[in-house]
Amino acid sequence: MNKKQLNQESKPLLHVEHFSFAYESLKNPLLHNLSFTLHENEITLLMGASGSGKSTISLCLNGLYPEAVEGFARGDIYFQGKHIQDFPKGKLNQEIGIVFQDPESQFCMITVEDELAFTLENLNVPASEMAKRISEVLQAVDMESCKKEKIHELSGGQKQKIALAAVLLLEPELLILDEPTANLDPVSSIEFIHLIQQLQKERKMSIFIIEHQADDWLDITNRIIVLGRNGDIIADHHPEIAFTEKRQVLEKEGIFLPKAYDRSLDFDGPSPSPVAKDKVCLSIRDLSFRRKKQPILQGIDLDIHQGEFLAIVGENGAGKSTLLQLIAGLIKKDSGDIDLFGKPISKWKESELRKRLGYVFQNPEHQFITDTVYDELTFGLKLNGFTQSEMDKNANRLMRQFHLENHTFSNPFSLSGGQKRRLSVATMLDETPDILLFDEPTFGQDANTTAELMDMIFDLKTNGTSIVFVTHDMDLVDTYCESVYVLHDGKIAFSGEPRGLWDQDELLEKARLRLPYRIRKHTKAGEYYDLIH
Ligand SMILES: Nc1ncnc2c1ncn2[C@@H]1O[C@H](COP(=O)(O)OP(=O)(O)OP(=O)(O)O)[C@@H](O)[C@H]1O
Ligand SMILES: Nc1ncnc2c1ncn2[C@@H]1O[C@H](COP(=O)(O)OP(=O)(O)OP(=O)(O)O)[C@@H](O)[C@H]1O
Repeated sequence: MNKKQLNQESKPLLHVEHFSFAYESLKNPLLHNLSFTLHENEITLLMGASGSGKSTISLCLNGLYPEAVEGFARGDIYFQGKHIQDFPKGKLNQEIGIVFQDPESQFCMITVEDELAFTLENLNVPASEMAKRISEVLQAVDMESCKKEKIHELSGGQKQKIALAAVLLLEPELLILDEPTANLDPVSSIEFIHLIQQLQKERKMSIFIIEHQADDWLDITNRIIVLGRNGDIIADHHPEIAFTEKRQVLEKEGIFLPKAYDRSLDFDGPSPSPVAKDKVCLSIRDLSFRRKKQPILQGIDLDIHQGEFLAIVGENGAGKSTLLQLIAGLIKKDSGDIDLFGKPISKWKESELRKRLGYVFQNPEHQFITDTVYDELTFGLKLNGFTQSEMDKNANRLMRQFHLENHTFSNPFSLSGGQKRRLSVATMLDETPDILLFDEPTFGQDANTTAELMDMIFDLKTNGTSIVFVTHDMDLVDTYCESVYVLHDGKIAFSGEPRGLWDQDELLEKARLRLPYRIRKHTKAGEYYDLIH
Protein backbone atom coordinates (compact mmCIF):
# COMPACT_ATOMS: atom_id res chain seq x y z
CA MET A 1 0.00 0.00 0.00
CA ASN A 2 1.19 3.48 -0.75
CA LYS A 3 1.85 4.94 2.70
CA LYS A 4 0.73 8.35 1.48
CA GLN A 5 -2.82 7.16 0.98
CA LEU A 6 -5.27 6.71 3.76
CA ASN A 7 -5.94 3.12 4.59
CA GLN A 8 -9.17 3.22 2.62
CA GLU A 9 -8.65 -0.23 1.15
CA SER A 10 -8.35 -1.88 4.62
CA LYS A 11 -11.51 -3.20 6.21
CA PRO A 12 -13.47 -0.69 8.28
CA LEU A 13 -13.21 -1.36 12.03
CA LEU A 14 -15.01 1.46 13.75
CA HIS A 15 -17.53 3.71 12.12
CA VAL A 16 -18.82 6.94 13.63
CA GLU A 17 -21.95 8.39 12.04
CA HIS A 18 -23.37 11.84 12.71
CA PHE A 19 -22.21 11.69 16.31
CA SER A 20 -22.74 14.66 18.63
CA PHE A 21 -22.08 15.01 22.35
CA ALA A 22 -22.90 17.61 25.02
CA TYR A 23 -21.92 17.80 28.71
CA GLU A 24 -24.86 18.82 30.85
CA SER A 25 -22.73 21.35 32.70
CA LEU A 26 -21.36 23.11 29.61
CA LYS A 27 -23.35 25.86 27.89
CA ASN A 28 -22.60 24.61 24.37
CA PRO A 29 -22.51 21.12 22.86
CA LEU A 30 -18.95 19.89 22.50
CA LEU A 31 -18.88 17.50 19.52
CA HIS A 32 -20.90 18.21 16.38
CA ASN A 33 -22.11 15.74 13.85
CA LEU A 34 -18.85 13.78 13.57
CA SER A 35 -18.57 11.11 10.89
CA PHE A 36 -15.41 9.10 10.29
CA THR A 37 -14.21 5.53 9.91
CA LEU A 38 -11.14 3.87 11.44
CA HIS A 39 -9.79 0.90 9.52
CA GLU A 40 -8.03 -2.30 10.49
CA ASN A 41 -4.26 -1.98 10.82
CA GLU A 42 -4.43 1.79 10.70
CA ILE A 43 -2.49 4.16 12.97
CA THR A 44 -4.35 7.45 13.30
CA LEU A 45 -3.40 10.57 15.23
CA LEU A 46 -6.15 12.77 16.62
CA MET A 47 -5.02 16.36 17.12
CA GLY A 48 -6.82 19.50 18.24
CA ALA A 49 -6.58 22.48 20.56
CA SER A 50 -6.60 21.85 24.31
CA GLY A 51 -10.23 21.47 25.40
CA SER A 52 -11.57 20.76 21.89
CA GLY A 53 -12.96 17.39 23.00
CA LYS A 54 -10.32 14.78 22.07
CA SER A 55 -10.45 12.81 25.32
CA THR A 56 -14.23 13.02 25.26
CA ILE A 57 -14.39 11.40 21.81
CA SER A 58 -12.12 8.59 22.92
CA LEU A 59 -14.33 7.86 25.93
CA CYS A 60 -17.40 7.83 23.68
CA LEU A 61 -15.76 5.42 21.23
CA ASN A 62 -15.41 2.69 23.82
CA GLY A 63 -18.88 3.29 25.22
CA LEU A 64 -17.77 4.72 28.58
CA TYR A 65 -19.53 8.01 27.77
CA PRO A 66 -22.30 9.11 27.90
CA GLU A 67 -23.13 6.41 30.48
CA ALA A 68 -20.46 7.37 33.02
CA VAL A 69 -21.00 11.12 32.85
CA GLU A 70 -23.73 13.71 32.89
CA GLY A 71 -24.01 14.22 29.18
CA PHE A 72 -26.07 13.52 26.06
CA ALA A 73 -25.07 11.79 22.86
CA ARG A 74 -26.77 11.63 19.48
CA GLY A 75 -25.77 9.60 16.44
CA ASP A 76 -24.26 6.14 16.10
CA ILE A 77 -20.99 4.30 16.59
CA TYR A 78 -20.43 0.86 15.08
CA PHE A 79 -17.56 -1.47 15.93
CA GLN A 80 -16.94 -4.35 13.52
CA GLY A 81 -20.32 -3.62 12.01
CA LYS A 82 -22.24 -3.86 15.29
CA HIS A 83 -23.70 -0.91 17.17
CA ILE A 84 -21.65 -0.33 20.32
CA GLN A 85 -24.82 -0.31 22.43
CA ASP A 86 -25.40 -3.95 21.40
CA PHE A 87 -22.15 -5.21 22.93
CA PRO A 88 -22.51 -7.13 26.23
CA LYS A 89 -21.29 -5.17 29.29
CA GLY A 90 -17.51 -5.26 29.60
CA LYS A 91 -16.95 -6.73 26.13
CA LEU A 92 -16.49 -3.42 24.32
CA ASN A 93 -13.84 -2.22 26.82
CA GLN A 94 -11.90 -5.32 25.96
CA GLU A 95 -12.14 -4.86 22.20
CA ILE A 96 -11.39 -1.17 22.41
CA GLY A 97 -8.66 -0.72 25.03
CA ILE A 98 -7.96 2.78 26.23
CA VAL A 99 -5.01 4.19 28.13
CA PHE A 100 -6.32 7.29 29.87
CA GLN A 101 -4.62 10.65 29.79
CA ASP A 102 -4.08 10.41 33.54
CA PRO A 103 -2.93 6.82 34.09
CA GLU A 104 -3.54 7.11 37.85
CA SER A 105 -7.28 7.26 37.22
CA GLN A 106 -7.09 3.81 35.65
CA PHE A 107 -5.63 1.80 38.53
CA CYS A 108 -7.69 -0.17 41.09
CA MET A 109 -5.04 -2.18 42.97
CA ILE A 110 -2.04 -1.34 45.14
CA THR A 111 0.84 -3.15 43.45
CA VAL A 112 1.81 -3.50 39.79
CA GLU A 113 1.46 -7.27 39.92
CA ASP A 114 -1.99 -7.15 41.54
CA GLU A 115 -3.19 -4.57 39.03
CA LEU A 116 -2.22 -6.79 36.12
CA ALA A 117 -3.57 -9.92 37.81
CA PHE A 118 -6.88 -8.10 38.37
CA THR A 119 -7.16 -7.44 34.62
CA LEU A 120 -6.41 -11.09 33.87
CA GLU A 121 -8.95 -12.26 36.46
CA ASN A 122 -11.62 -10.21 34.70
CA LEU A 123 -10.67 -11.97 31.49
CA ASN A 124 -11.03 -15.36 33.25
CA VAL A 125 -7.42 -16.26 32.58
CA PRO A 126 -6.47 -19.35 34.67
CA ALA A 127 -4.23 -18.55 37.67
CA SER A 128 -1.56 -20.90 36.34
CA GLU A 129 -1.06 -18.70 33.25
CA MET A 130 -1.05 -15.38 35.02
CA ALA A 131 2.58 -15.15 36.08
CA LYS A 132 3.78 -15.80 32.55
CA ARG A 133 1.40 -13.26 30.98
CA ILE A 134 2.36 -10.63 33.56
CA SER A 135 6.09 -11.15 32.99
CA GLU A 136 5.65 -10.97 29.21
CA VAL A 137 3.72 -7.75 29.27
CA LEU A 138 6.08 -6.12 31.80
CA GLN A 139 8.97 -7.11 29.60
CA ALA A 140 7.23 -5.51 26.61
CA VAL A 141 7.07 -2.16 28.43
CA ASP A 142 10.50 -2.58 30.07
CA MET A 143 9.10 -2.59 33.61
CA GLU A 144 9.91 -6.11 34.82
CA SER A 145 11.88 -4.80 37.77
CA CYS A 146 8.78 -2.99 39.08
CA LYS A 147 6.48 -6.03 39.35
CA LYS A 148 6.32 -5.93 43.16
CA GLU A 149 6.26 -2.13 43.46
CA LYS A 150 3.35 -0.13 44.82
CA ILE A 151 1.83 1.83 41.94
CA HIS A 152 1.51 5.09 43.90
CA GLU A 153 5.24 4.92 44.58
CA LEU A 154 6.19 4.85 40.90
CA SER A 155 7.34 7.94 39.01
CA GLY A 156 4.96 9.57 36.49
CA GLY A 157 6.57 7.91 33.49
CA GLN A 158 6.65 4.50 35.14
CA LYS A 159 2.89 4.74 35.87
CA GLN A 160 2.24 5.50 32.21
CA LYS A 161 4.03 2.30 31.16
CA ILE A 162 2.06 0.18 33.65
CA ALA A 163 -1.23 1.63 32.36
CA LEU A 164 -0.23 0.54 28.86
CA ALA A 165 0.76 -2.92 30.10
CA ALA A 166 -2.68 -3.40 31.72
CA VAL A 167 -4.46 -2.50 28.49
CA LEU A 168 -2.19 -4.69 26.36
CA LEU A 169 -3.28 -7.68 28.44
CA LEU A 170 -6.77 -7.20 27.00
CA GLU A 171 -5.35 -7.81 23.51
CA PRO A 172 -7.68 -5.16 22.05
CA GLU A 173 -8.50 -4.81 18.37
CA LEU A 174 -8.38 -1.06 18.71
CA LEU A 175 -5.96 0.58 21.12
CA ILE A 176 -6.67 4.19 22.10
CA LEU A 177 -3.80 6.11 23.66
CA ASP A 178 -4.54 9.52 25.16
CA GLU A 179 -1.28 11.51 25.19
CA PRO A 180 0.73 8.38 25.97
CA THR A 181 4.21 9.90 25.97
CA ALA A 182 3.38 13.05 27.97
CA ASN A 183 5.36 11.90 31.02
CA LEU A 184 8.06 9.84 29.36
CA ASP A 185 11.70 10.88 29.14
CA PRO A 186 12.90 11.60 25.59
CA VAL A 187 14.42 8.17 24.92
CA SER A 188 11.56 6.28 26.62
CA SER A 189 9.19 8.26 24.45
CA ILE A 190 10.95 7.15 21.25
CA GLU A 191 11.16 3.59 22.55
CA PHE A 192 7.45 3.68 23.40
CA ILE A 193 6.59 4.72 19.84
CA HIS A 194 8.80 1.94 18.53
CA LEU A 195 7.03 -0.49 20.88
CA ILE A 196 3.63 0.63 19.60
CA GLN A 197 4.83 0.13 16.04
CA GLN A 198 6.05 -3.40 16.88
CA LEU A 199 2.87 -4.32 18.75
CA GLN A 200 0.77 -3.03 15.91
CA LYS A 201 2.64 -5.25 13.47
CA GLU A 202 2.58 -8.33 15.72
CA ARG A 203 -1.00 -8.04 16.89
CA LYS A 204 -2.46 -6.31 13.83
CA MET A 205 -4.21 -3.80 16.07
CA SER A 206 -5.56 -0.46 14.95
CA ILE A 207 -4.24 2.42 16.98
CA PHE A 208 -5.86 5.77 17.68
CA ILE A 209 -3.54 8.21 19.39
CA ILE A 210 -4.34 11.59 20.87
CA GLU A 211 -1.25 13.80 20.75
CA HIS A 212 -0.34 17.45 20.71
CA GLN A 213 3.06 16.90 19.11
CA ALA A 214 3.09 14.61 16.08
CA ASP A 215 6.86 14.79 15.38
CA ASP A 216 8.01 11.39 16.53
CA TRP A 217 4.85 9.58 15.38
CA LEU A 218 5.12 10.74 11.77
CA ASP A 219 7.04 7.71 10.51
CA ILE A 220 4.38 5.29 11.66
CA THR A 221 1.19 7.32 11.19
CA ASN A 222 -1.18 6.72 8.29
CA ARG A 223 -3.53 9.54 9.03
CA ILE A 224 -4.15 12.73 10.97
CA ILE A 225 -7.64 13.75 12.07
CA VAL A 226 -7.97 17.27 13.45
CA LEU A 227 -10.79 18.29 15.75
CA GLY A 228 -11.65 21.98 15.51
CA ARG A 229 -12.58 24.26 18.38
CA ASN A 230 -16.21 24.08 17.27
CA GLY A 231 -16.31 20.34 17.77
CA ASP A 232 -16.18 19.31 14.11
CA ILE A 233 -13.53 17.57 12.05
CA ILE A 234 -11.56 20.18 10.16
CA ALA A 235 -8.93 17.96 8.55
CA ASP A 236 -8.56 14.24 7.87
CA HIS A 237 -5.54 13.45 5.71
CA HIS A 238 -2.24 11.70 5.37
CA PRO A 239 0.24 13.61 7.61
CA GLU A 240 2.16 15.06 4.69
CA ILE A 241 -0.97 16.64 3.25
CA ALA A 242 -2.24 17.74 6.67
CA PHE A 243 1.03 19.52 7.51
CA THR A 244 1.61 21.09 4.07
CA GLU A 245 -1.62 21.81 2.22
CA LYS A 246 -3.67 22.25 5.42
CA ARG A 247 -1.00 23.93 7.51
CA GLN A 248 -2.82 27.27 7.68
CA VAL A 249 -5.96 25.64 9.03
CA LEU A 250 -3.90 23.81 11.64
CA GLU A 251 -1.90 26.88 12.62
CA LYS A 252 -5.10 28.85 13.08
CA GLU A 253 -6.34 26.20 15.53
CA GLY A 254 -3.10 26.51 17.51
CA ILE A 255 -1.94 23.01 16.63
CA PHE A 256 1.77 22.15 16.77
CA LEU A 257 3.22 21.65 13.31
CA PRO A 258 5.92 18.98 13.48
CA LYS A 259 9.26 20.75 13.63
CA ALA A 260 10.32 19.31 10.27
CA TYR A 261 7.38 21.20 8.71
CA ASP A 262 7.55 24.36 10.81
CA ARG A 263 9.33 27.01 8.78
CA SER A 264 8.77 29.59 11.48
CA LEU A 265 11.31 27.96 13.81
CA ASP A 266 14.41 29.96 14.50
CA PHE A 267 17.12 27.39 14.07
CA ASP A 268 19.88 29.51 15.50
CA GLY A 269 17.90 29.44 18.71
CA PRO A 270 17.40 32.23 21.19
CA SER A 271 20.02 32.55 23.87
CA PRO A 272 18.61 33.65 27.22
CA SER A 273 20.97 36.23 28.70
CA PRO A 274 22.67 34.74 31.76
CA VAL A 275 21.34 36.07 35.04
CA ALA A 276 23.71 37.92 37.36
CA LYS A 277 24.42 35.16 39.88
CA ASP A 278 24.98 37.40 42.88
CA LYS A 279 21.86 36.71 44.92
CA VAL A 280 21.27 33.12 46.03
CA CYS A 281 17.65 32.53 47.11
CA LEU A 282 17.94 28.85 47.86
CA SER A 283 21.03 26.76 48.43
CA ILE A 284 21.33 23.00 48.67
CA ARG A 285 24.44 21.36 50.04
CA ASP A 286 25.29 17.67 50.19
CA LEU A 287 21.64 16.67 50.14
CA SER A 288 20.79 12.98 50.36
CA PHE A 289 17.47 11.20 50.41
CA ARG A 290 16.50 7.52 50.53
CA ARG A 291 13.28 5.65 50.01
CA LYS A 292 13.00 2.21 51.54
CA LYS A 293 16.76 2.25 52.18
CA GLN A 294 17.39 2.87 48.46
CA PRO A 295 19.34 6.05 47.76
CA ILE A 296 17.31 8.32 45.46
CA LEU A 297 19.47 11.44 45.75
CA GLN A 298 23.05 11.61 46.98
CA GLY A 299 25.35 14.56 47.65
CA ILE A 300 23.29 17.10 45.72
CA ASP A 301 24.66 20.68 45.58
CA LEU A 302 22.53 23.28 43.85
CA ASP A 303 22.02 27.05 44.07
CA ILE A 304 18.95 28.89 42.83
CA HIS A 305 19.68 32.55 42.08
CA GLN A 306 17.19 35.38 41.97
CA GLY A 307 15.56 35.59 38.55
CA GLU A 308 17.22 32.42 37.32
CA PHE A 309 15.48 30.04 34.90
CA LEU A 310 16.83 26.66 35.88
CA ALA A 311 15.90 23.28 34.40
CA ILE A 312 16.19 19.88 36.06
CA VAL A 313 16.24 17.02 33.59
CA GLY A 314 16.85 13.27 33.66
CA GLU A 315 15.31 9.93 32.87
CA ASN A 316 12.02 8.63 34.32
CA GLY A 317 12.55 7.83 37.98
CA ALA A 318 15.78 9.85 38.21
CA GLY A 319 14.48 11.75 41.22
CA LYS A 320 13.42 15.08 39.70
CA SER A 321 10.03 15.28 41.41
CA THR A 322 11.61 14.04 44.63
CA LEU A 323 14.11 16.90 44.50
CA LEU A 324 11.30 19.44 43.99
CA GLN A 325 9.38 17.97 46.93
CA LEU A 326 12.46 18.30 49.12
CA ILE A 327 12.97 21.90 48.03
CA ALA A 328 9.31 22.66 48.74
CA GLY A 329 9.65 21.12 52.20
CA LEU A 330 6.96 18.50 51.45
CA ILE A 331 9.25 15.61 52.35
CA LYS A 332 12.17 15.53 54.78
CA LYS A 333 15.78 15.07 53.74
CA ASP A 334 17.98 12.38 55.30
CA SER A 335 21.05 14.59 55.42
CA GLY A 336 22.50 17.80 54.03
CA ASP A 337 21.19 21.37 54.01
CA ILE A 338 18.42 23.20 52.18
CA ASP A 339 18.42 26.90 53.05
CA LEU A 340 15.88 29.41 51.79
CA PHE A 341 17.19 32.99 52.09
CA GLY A 342 19.83 31.68 54.51
CA LYS A 343 17.38 29.90 56.83
CA PRO A 344 16.88 26.09 56.86
CA ILE A 345 13.67 25.19 55.09
CA SER A 346 12.51 23.19 58.14
CA LYS A 347 12.62 26.37 60.30
CA TRP A 348 10.18 28.29 58.09
CA LYS A 349 6.57 28.63 59.25
CA GLU A 350 4.34 26.77 56.78
CA SER A 351 2.31 29.93 55.92
CA GLU A 352 5.48 31.98 55.29
CA LEU A 353 7.07 29.23 53.24
CA ARG A 354 4.05 29.02 50.95
CA LYS A 355 4.26 32.75 50.26
CA ARG A 356 7.91 32.46 49.27
CA LEU A 357 7.80 29.22 47.36
CA GLY A 358 5.14 27.97 44.91
CA TYR A 359 4.99 24.39 43.66
CA VAL A 360 3.13 23.19 40.57
CA PHE A 361 2.80 19.40 40.99
CA GLN A 362 3.42 16.90 38.21
CA ASN A 363 -0.17 15.71 38.49
CA PRO A 364 -2.43 18.80 38.64
CA GLU A 365 -5.13 16.83 40.44
CA HIS A 366 -2.86 16.48 43.46
CA GLN A 367 -3.06 20.23 43.84
CA PHE A 368 -6.81 20.83 43.72
CA ILE A 369 -8.53 21.38 47.03
CA THR A 370 -11.85 23.05 46.19
CA ASP A 371 -14.91 22.36 44.00
CA THR A 372 -14.72 25.18 41.47
CA VAL A 373 -12.15 26.89 39.30
CA TYR A 374 -13.02 30.22 40.96
CA ASP A 375 -12.48 28.85 44.50
CA GLU A 376 -9.22 27.26 43.43
CA LEU A 377 -7.95 30.60 42.12
CA THR A 378 -9.00 32.57 45.18
CA PHE A 379 -8.23 30.07 47.93
CA GLY A 380 -4.97 31.69 49.01
CA LEU A 381 -6.36 35.23 48.73
CA LYS A 382 -9.34 34.33 50.93
CA LEU A 383 -7.02 32.97 53.61
CA ASN A 384 -5.06 36.19 53.47
CA GLY A 385 -8.15 38.38 54.00
CA PHE A 386 -8.53 39.88 50.49
CA THR A 387 -11.88 41.52 49.73
CA GLN A 388 -14.47 39.97 47.42
CA SER A 389 -13.83 42.52 44.68
CA GLU A 390 -10.06 41.99 44.88
CA MET A 391 -10.59 38.23 44.61
CA ASP A 392 -12.98 38.65 41.65
CA LYS A 393 -10.55 40.93 39.86
CA ASN A 394 -7.66 38.55 40.36
CA ALA A 395 -9.61 35.40 39.43
CA ASN A 396 -11.02 37.03 36.28
CA ARG A 397 -7.55 38.12 35.19
CA LEU A 398 -6.13 34.63 35.66
CA MET A 399 -9.08 32.93 33.95
CA ARG A 400 -8.66 35.23 30.92
CA GLN A 401 -4.91 34.70 30.86
CA PHE A 402 -5.20 30.91 31.05
CA HIS A 403 -8.28 30.51 28.78
CA LEU A 404 -10.51 29.24 31.55
CA GLU A 405 -13.11 32.00 31.40
CA ASN A 406 -15.87 29.57 30.34
CA HIS A 407 -15.15 27.41 33.37
CA THR A 408 -15.54 29.73 36.37
CA PHE A 409 -17.80 27.31 38.22
CA SER A 410 -16.58 24.06 36.66
CA ASN A 411 -15.26 21.42 39.01
CA PRO A 412 -11.45 21.36 38.53
CA PHE A 413 -11.56 17.56 38.18
CA SER A 414 -13.92 17.81 35.19
CA LEU A 415 -11.58 20.00 33.15
CA SER A 416 -9.61 18.67 30.18
CA GLY A 417 -6.03 17.58 30.87
CA GLY A 418 -4.57 20.77 29.41
CA GLN A 419 -7.08 22.97 31.28
CA LYS A 420 -6.23 21.23 34.58
CA ARG A 421 -2.56 21.88 33.98
CA ARG A 422 -3.21 25.57 33.22
CA LEU A 423 -5.36 25.92 36.34
CA SER A 424 -2.63 24.34 38.48
CA VAL A 425 -0.15 26.92 37.18
CA ALA A 426 -2.64 29.79 37.59
CA THR A 427 -3.29 28.95 41.24
CA MET A 428 0.37 29.65 41.98
CA LEU A 429 0.13 33.13 40.52
CA ASP A 430 -2.49 34.72 42.78
CA GLU A 431 0.41 36.18 44.74
CA THR A 432 3.70 35.62 42.95
CA PRO A 433 6.21 33.87 45.20
CA ASP A 434 10.01 34.32 45.07
CA ILE A 435 10.64 30.85 43.72
CA LEU A 436 8.32 28.82 41.53
CA LEU A 437 8.85 25.09 41.13
CA PHE A 438 7.22 23.64 38.02
CA ASP A 439 6.99 19.87 37.48
CA GLU A 440 6.41 19.48 33.72
CA PRO A 441 4.21 22.56 33.34
CA THR A 442 3.68 22.31 29.58
CA PHE A 443 2.44 18.77 29.14
CA GLY A 444 -0.98 18.48 27.56
CA GLN A 445 -0.81 21.91 25.93
CA ASP A 446 -1.31 22.82 22.28
CA ALA A 447 1.11 25.09 20.41
CA ASN A 448 -0.63 28.33 21.42
CA THR A 449 -1.10 27.52 25.09
CA THR A 450 2.48 26.22 25.37
CA ALA A 451 3.86 29.45 23.89
CA GLU A 452 1.62 31.55 26.14
CA LEU A 453 2.53 29.55 29.23
CA MET A 454 6.24 29.76 28.53
CA ASP A 455 6.05 33.49 27.82
CA MET A 456 4.17 33.98 31.07
CA ILE A 457 6.75 32.00 33.04
CA PHE A 458 9.54 33.90 31.28
CA ASP A 459 7.91 37.23 32.24
CA LEU A 460 7.84 36.11 35.88
CA LYS A 461 11.54 35.35 35.66
CA THR A 462 12.21 38.75 34.07
CA ASN A 463 10.45 40.33 37.04
CA GLY A 464 12.78 38.58 39.46
CA THR A 465 11.04 35.28 40.29
CA SER A 466 13.35 32.26 40.19
CA ILE A 467 12.02 29.42 38.08
CA VAL A 468 12.86 25.78 38.63
CA PHE A 469 11.55 23.78 35.79
CA VAL A 470 11.39 19.98 35.50
CA THR A 471 10.84 18.93 31.91
CA HIS A 472 11.47 16.23 29.32
CA ASP A 473 11.36 18.82 26.51
CA MET A 474 14.92 19.69 25.55
CA ASP A 475 13.72 22.31 23.05
CA LEU A 476 12.23 24.29 25.94
CA VAL A 477 15.45 23.88 27.95
CA ASP A 478 17.45 25.10 24.98
CA THR A 479 15.19 28.07 24.34
CA TYR A 480 14.38 29.36 27.81
CA CYS A 481 16.79 28.13 30.46
CA GLU A 482 20.02 29.69 31.65
CA SER A 483 21.11 26.66 33.61
CA VAL A 484 20.38 22.98 33.46
CA TYR A 485 21.04 20.25 36.02
CA VAL A 486 21.10 16.63 34.87
CA LEU A 487 20.14 14.03 37.47
CA HIS A 488 21.60 10.61 36.91
CA ASP A 489 22.16 7.74 39.32
CA GLY A 490 20.99 9.96 42.17
CA LYS A 491 23.69 12.56 41.55
CA ILE A 492 24.08 15.72 39.57
CA ALA A 493 25.90 14.55 36.47
CA PHE A 494 25.99 17.98 34.81
CA SER A 495 25.30 21.59 35.74
CA GLY A 496 25.83 24.60 33.58
CA GLU A 497 24.44 26.39 30.55
CA PRO A 498 22.35 24.19 28.24
CA ARG A 499 24.72 24.75 25.31
CA GLY A 500 27.45 23.04 27.35
CA LEU A 501 25.28 19.93 27.63
CA TRP A 502 24.51 19.34 23.98
CA ASP A 503 27.99 18.07 23.08
CA GLN A 504 28.18 15.61 26.01
CA ASP A 505 27.16 12.60 23.92
CA GLU A 506 27.93 9.97 26.51
CA LEU A 507 26.04 11.71 29.27
CA LEU A 508 23.04 12.45 27.05
CA GLU A 509 22.82 8.78 26.22
CA LYS A 510 23.21 7.62 29.83
CA ALA A 511 20.61 10.08 31.10
CA ARG A 512 18.23 9.18 28.23
CA LEU A 513 18.10 12.74 26.97
CA ARG A 514 17.84 13.96 23.43
CA LEU A 515 19.35 16.90 21.58
CA PRO A 516 17.05 19.84 20.90
CA TYR A 517 15.68 19.94 17.37
CA ARG A 518 17.82 22.86 16.20
CA ILE A 519 20.97 20.84 16.88
CA ARG A 520 19.56 17.56 15.62
CA LYS A 521 18.69 19.31 12.39
CA HIS A 522 22.26 20.47 11.84
CA THR A 523 24.04 17.34 13.00
CA LYS A 524 21.38 14.80 11.98
CA ALA A 525 22.15 13.18 15.33
CA GLY A 526 19.58 11.85 17.78
CA GLU A 527 17.05 11.09 15.06
CA TYR A 528 14.40 8.44 15.56
CA TYR A 529 16.46 5.58 14.15
CA ASP A 530 19.68 6.59 15.93
CA LEU A 531 17.88 6.35 19.22
CA ILE A 532 16.22 3.00 18.81
CA HIS A 533 18.95 1.08 17.02
N1 LIG B 1 -16.70 15.15 32.98
C1 LIG B 1 -16.85 16.37 32.46
N2 LIG B 1 -17.86 17.17 32.83
C2 LIG B 1 -18.03 18.40 32.30
N3 LIG B 1 -17.20 18.94 31.37
C3 LIG B 1 -16.18 18.20 30.95
C4 LIG B 1 -15.94 16.88 31.47
N4 LIG B 1 -14.84 16.38 30.88
C5 LIG B 1 -14.41 17.34 30.01
N5 LIG B 1 -15.20 18.43 30.06
C6 LIG B 1 -15.05 19.66 29.28
O1 LIG B 1 -15.16 19.30 27.90
C7 LIG B 1 -14.21 20.01 27.11
C8 LIG B 1 -13.37 19.01 26.34
O2 LIG B 1 -12.57 18.25 27.25
P1 LIG B 1 -11.62 17.09 26.71
O3 LIG B 1 -10.91 16.53 27.89
O4 LIG B 1 -12.37 16.15 25.86
O5 LIG B 1 -10.62 17.96 25.79
P2 LIG B 1 -9.23 17.59 25.09
O6 LIG B 1 -9.34 18.01 23.67
O7 LIG B 1 -8.89 16.17 25.35
O8 LIG B 1 -8.23 18.59 25.86
P3 LIG B 1 -6.66 18.48 26.29
O9 LIG B 1 -5.88 18.55 25.02
O10 LIG B 1 -6.52 19.70 27.14
O11 LIG B 1 -6.51 17.20 27.04
C9 LIG B 1 -13.43 20.89 28.07
O12 LIG B 1 -13.92 22.21 28.03
C10 LIG B 1 -13.67 20.27 29.43
O13 LIG B 1 -13.66 21.25 30.45
N1 LIG C 1 5.90 8.12 47.28
C1 LIG C 1 6.91 7.32 46.92
N2 LIG C 1 7.25 6.26 47.69
C2 LIG C 1 8.26 5.43 47.34
N3 LIG C 1 9.02 5.59 46.24
C3 LIG C 1 8.74 6.63 45.43
C4 LIG C 1 7.68 7.55 45.73
N4 LIG C 1 7.64 8.50 44.76
C5 LIG C 1 8.64 8.18 43.88
N5 LIG C 1 9.30 7.07 44.29
C6 LIG C 1 10.46 6.44 43.62
O1 LIG C 1 11.55 7.37 43.70
C7 LIG C 1 12.26 7.39 42.47
C8 LIG C 1 12.30 8.82 41.94
O2 LIG C 1 10.97 9.20 41.59
P1 LIG C 1 10.62 10.65 41.03
O3 LIG C 1 9.14 10.75 40.92
O4 LIG C 1 11.32 11.66 41.87
O5 LIG C 1 11.31 10.56 39.59
P2 LIG C 1 11.23 11.60 38.38
O6 LIG C 1 12.63 11.86 37.94
O7 LIG C 1 10.40 12.78 38.74
O8 LIG C 1 10.50 10.68 37.30
P3 LIG C 1 9.47 11.03 36.07
O9 LIG C 1 10.27 11.71 35.01
O10 LIG C 1 9.02 9.66 35.62
O11 LIG C 1 8.35 11.85 36.64
C9 LIG C 1 11.57 6.40 41.52
O12 LIG C 1 12.29 5.19 41.54
C10 LIG C 1 10.20 6.20 42.13
O13 LIG C 1 9.75 4.89 41.88
